[in-house]
Amino acid sequence: MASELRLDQLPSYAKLRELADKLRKIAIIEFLTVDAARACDFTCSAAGLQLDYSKQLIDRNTRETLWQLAAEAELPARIQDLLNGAEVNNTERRPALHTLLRAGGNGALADKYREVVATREAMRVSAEKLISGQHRGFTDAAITDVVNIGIGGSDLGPRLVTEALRPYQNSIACHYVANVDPADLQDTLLDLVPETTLFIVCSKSFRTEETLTNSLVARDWMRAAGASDSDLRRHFLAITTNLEAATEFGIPRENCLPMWDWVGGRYSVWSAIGLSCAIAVGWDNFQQFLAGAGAMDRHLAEAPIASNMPIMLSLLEVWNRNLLGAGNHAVLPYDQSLVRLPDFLQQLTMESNGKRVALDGGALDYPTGPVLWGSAGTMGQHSFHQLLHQGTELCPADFVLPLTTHTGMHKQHRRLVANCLAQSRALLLGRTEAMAKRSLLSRGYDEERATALAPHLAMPGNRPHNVISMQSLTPATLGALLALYEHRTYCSSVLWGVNAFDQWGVELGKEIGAQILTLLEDASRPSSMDPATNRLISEWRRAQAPEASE
Ligand SMILES: O=P(O)(O)OC[C@H]1O[C@](O)(CO)[C@@H](O)[C@@H]1O
Repeated sequence: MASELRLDQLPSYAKLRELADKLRKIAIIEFLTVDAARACDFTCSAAGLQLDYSKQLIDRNTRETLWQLAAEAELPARIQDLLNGAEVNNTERRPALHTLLRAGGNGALADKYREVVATREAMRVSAEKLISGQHRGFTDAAITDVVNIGIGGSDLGPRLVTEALRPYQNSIACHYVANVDPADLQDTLLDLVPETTLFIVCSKSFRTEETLTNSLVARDWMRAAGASDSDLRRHFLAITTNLEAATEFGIPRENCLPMWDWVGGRYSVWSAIGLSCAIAVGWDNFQQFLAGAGAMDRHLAEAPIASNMPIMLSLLEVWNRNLLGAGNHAVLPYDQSLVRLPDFLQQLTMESNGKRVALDGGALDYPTGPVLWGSAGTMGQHSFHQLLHQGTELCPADFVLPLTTHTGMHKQHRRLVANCLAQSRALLLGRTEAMAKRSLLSRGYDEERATALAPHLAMPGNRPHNVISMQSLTPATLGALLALYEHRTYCSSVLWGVNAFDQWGVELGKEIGAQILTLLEDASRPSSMDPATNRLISEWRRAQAPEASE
């Protein structure tokens, strides 16, 4: 591991700085006009996906320099480290082997791979028992509903995949509960029947407050419906590395599927954490999902830097972040079934690369992972696109566009595609004040009013973005898409010199939360927090009805 890497000390970085100063004054449309081959050349394809980065603020020289930067950072060697099980998570002294979960055999990692294959088989059996109706509840009724209780990586990936693959959905309905707010579980249980409901407690650590709290309430709900302790085994499965805690909770070992410390939570949808997806869409489709990701892994490992899609996406991320100063990045899927993609990518990218020290612990004096946000088109167009087009914040974006629809409503789908391409073109071109004025005059405005309004209608354009397209959203292309973003995240972490696989920043809040809970549970305890927290604790205490403080 090159733990001493600093992005701004790589030889090409100084040249990129000069290029950024120069390119800021140029319109991207000029590149596309002057360079007839750009629209085709600034693309790459892999695993059923196409990346079009022709509308980024880079020219050919900059692209060469970015490739050079990747070579100087020894990105191909660092990618091999990841794939070969090197200790890329240096603070926790672990490899990060999510790629093994969707791989064929791998010599050096044979022991681990055997466990992966055995777990896949256990998942298949479990999913097929449920789908075929063989898995029965305590009254001998077949299970009809599965509730995944988990949070973060134990929720966002499975939830996204199940929702995105709804066209492949079979008869079992999968639901997701994450929040410790009792309303989340309560709302979900409202429509469910205990006798036909199965809970999957999904927690790598089996220590997460939200998941354990919700699981205890779910267990009480089952008991209240008449399930005895031994009946509960028909209604609870666990996915965890912590088998002891799961059995202590009352889930017997034979109902537990393993996880491993070498898979990070946000990279775990490919493991047994994805069991609810396999149940929702069936084993064959889940395998296709793994295969799509596996194809992207092979592309990452084998494609040269110049045509490597995850590397290119990462170089563009670093270019926009560090050289053009963009502090955020929007993801805009033009497909309703990908509505959860931004949520998933927020954890993936911000928990991975929201870091301020290098692998060696030294402080970094350049920015790292940007804020990621977004929503499905066309909803965002009627909300935040105003800022994308005319705001003062530079906000690079990825449009994600399946070219066909599963709905069978092709005529309406055309409108969605037209909107996506129109937004991309509007971000590229913008509109000058003179154009805005001409348009106003042609619409009957008088000279004075048109002059006054024109600056409000003018749009700078030149907003850099990618378009990631695919023939259709299938289990395989979805797998490839998620793997693409995983690899972009890793490549960017290498360039920034940070550890993408730890998340120490989430711990302090958990510790303080436990301390504050003791103060909320016992009103007689004096609160010795800071004055602002003390005041809010007092306010909360005053707001409670007498029975709530029991
Ligand atoms: O699967 P677990 O151990 O319950 O953790 C859930 C989530 O909590 C985190 O540890 C953050 O608090 C995430 O990294 C993880 O995905």
